Amino acid sequence: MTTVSSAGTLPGLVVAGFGRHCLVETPDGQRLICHPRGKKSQAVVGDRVQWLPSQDEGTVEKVEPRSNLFYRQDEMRTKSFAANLDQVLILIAAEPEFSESQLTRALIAAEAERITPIIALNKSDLAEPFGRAWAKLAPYRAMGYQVLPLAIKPKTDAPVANDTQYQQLLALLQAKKTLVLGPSGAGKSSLTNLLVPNAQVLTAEISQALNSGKHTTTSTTLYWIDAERASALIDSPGFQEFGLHHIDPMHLANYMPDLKVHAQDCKFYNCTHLHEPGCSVISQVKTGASPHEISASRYRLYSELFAELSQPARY
Ligand SMILES: Nc1nc2c(ncn2[C@@H]2O[C@H](COP(=O)(O)OP(=O)(O)OP(=O)(O)O)[C@@H](O)[C@H]2O)c(=O)[nH]1
Ligand SMILES: [Zn+2]
Repeated sequence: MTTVSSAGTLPGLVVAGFGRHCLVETPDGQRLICHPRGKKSQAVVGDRVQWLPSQDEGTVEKVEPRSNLFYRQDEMRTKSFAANLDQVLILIAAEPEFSESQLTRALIAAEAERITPIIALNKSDLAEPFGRAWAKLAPYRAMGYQVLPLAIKPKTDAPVANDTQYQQLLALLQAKKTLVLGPSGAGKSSLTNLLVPNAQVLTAEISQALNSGKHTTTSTTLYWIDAERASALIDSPGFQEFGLHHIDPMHLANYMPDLKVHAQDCKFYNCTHLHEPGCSVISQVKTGASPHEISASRYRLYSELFAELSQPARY
C-alpha cells in the first residue's frame, strides 16, 4: 500500500458545511465537494485545508491550525459554527423583542475565543420598539460594545437614516471574515441578500450539487461580499439554545466586560461574585453611584449562567 505524501495535496478554503462533508474553494475560485479522511480531519467553514482530488470530488487530508473556533456546547453535543473568524455580528432587531440571555451568551462565546463581537440593532424605522430596544442595549454600549443601528429593509418609504449606517456596516466588514448570528426574524436573510445579491443562486447551486449525492442540507455558508474575495459573511443557524458548557464558571466574569472591571477589586481572588463579603461586583450592581455599575439583568444572567455551568454533566 502506498502512503499518499502530503506534498501532493492542494490548498483550499471551506465555504460551506453539511454534516461531515464540505464545499472547498480553491485559490482560483473553483468549488468542489470534499469528504473527510477519517474522523480526525473534521473541517468547518472558514478552515484552511489541504485536499486531494478524487474524481470530480475531493478528500480533506489536513485541516490547518485555526486562529479560533466559534462554537456552542450543550449537554449532548458540541456544534462548531465556523473557524478563523475576525468578528461576530450579532444581529437583533427592534421587533421581535430580543432575548438578553441569548445576546449575552453569544457575547460570552465570542469573548472566550477572543473574537470581536459587534451588535447590530435592525429595524430602526420602527421608532417606538426601536427606542425601547436601543435603551435596553444601554449597558452593552456602556461596557464598550459597538452597537450599530440598521434599517436593512425598512417598511416605510419615508427616508430612514440608513445610508450612513449602511456605509458604516460596509466599512466594518471590509477585509474581514464575519460570522452573522441572530434570532429568527431579525433580518439575517435580508442582510445576506443585500450584501450578496447572488446569495440565493449560490445556495441553489450548493443544494443542487448536494442533491446529486446523498448529503444532508447545508448548515453554514461563507459568502464573499467583494470581487477580491477579501471580505466574507458567514451565515449560520443556531442562535437559539446557545449552550456554553465549554466555559468554566470561574472564568465567566472574565468574559463579561461590565463584571470584569470590578472583579479584580474583590477581596478574594477566587471570588464567585455570588455571596462573598468584600465583593466589588456585588457592590456595583445598580448602585446608581457609578457610570460603571452593573445592570440588574446582567447580574441575574451571570448568576443563572454560573449555576448552569456549575452543574455536573448528566449523561
Ligand atoms: N420594518 C423593518 N422590517 C425589516 C427590516 N429588515 C427586515 N425586515 C423584515 O423583517 C422580517 C424578517 O426578515 P428576514 O430577513 O426574513 O429575517 P431572518 O432573520 O432571516 O429570519 P428567518 O428567516 O426566520 O431566520 C421580514 O418581513 C423583513 O421584511 C427593517 O429594517 N425594518
Ligand atoms: Zn466578587
